[in-house]
Amino acid sequence: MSEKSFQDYYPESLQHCYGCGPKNPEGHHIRSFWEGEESVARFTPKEYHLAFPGYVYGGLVASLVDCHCVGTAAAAAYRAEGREPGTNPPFRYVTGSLHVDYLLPTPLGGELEIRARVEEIKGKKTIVTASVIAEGKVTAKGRVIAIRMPEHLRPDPG
Ligand SMILES: CCCCCCCC/C=C\CCCCCCCC(=O)SCCNC(=O)CCNC(=O)[C@H](O)C(C)(C)COP(=O)(O)OP(=O)(O)OC[C@H]1O[C@@H](n2cnc3c(N)ncnc32)[C@H](O)[C@@H]1OP(=O)(O)O
Repeated sequence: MSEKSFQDYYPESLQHCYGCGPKNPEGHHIRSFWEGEESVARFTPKEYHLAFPGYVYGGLVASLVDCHCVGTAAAAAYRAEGREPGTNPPFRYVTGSLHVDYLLPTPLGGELEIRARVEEIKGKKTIVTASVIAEGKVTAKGRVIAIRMPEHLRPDPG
């Protein structure tokens, strides 16, 4: 591993998410990075991640959008304050809303790219939109409303 992904900055207690936790041995290990104003994650589905022969299961596509966008919301909160991730006070987010439009069947076999953009940061809510790209085509679009994690849910109060 060279460059640190957003998820590498999550505190240990939040590194077990099935979608993006680096410490979940059964998980997808989604990793997100800034590329200018966009964030990008790349993921190659396994052959068993299929919906029907040759095409990716839509639930997996939704997971990729979800974790990538929630991670982007957290990263954007630090960026908006000009702070390094991992500095205090911490920003933690959960999914409040996840919407996915499946525009084309997503071909199975190659790498998918998930590109996201922060549309709005408003109080506790951050709206992030994403495109899922396979073989140069946008096969799905997503919109996530990420919400600041309430204190009572946070495993790492501070
Ligand atoms: C370089 C980066 C470094 C980063 C380091 C950071 C590390 C950590 C960061 C991240 C860790 C992430 C770990 C992975 C997570 C993966 C994603 C998941 O799978 S998360 C699991 C699935 N999601 C749930 O289980 C939520 C369940 N729902 C709830 O707990 C509540 O409903 C919650 C917290 C979402 C909202 O609770 P309320 O409504 O009591 O909270 P109130 O404070 O009143 O609302 C806040 C604002 O949000 C709006 N809101 C709430 N729900 C909404 C919704 N569904 N749609 C739109 N707006 C909503 C409200 O209207 C309110 O807006 P107004 O402030 O008044 O403008």
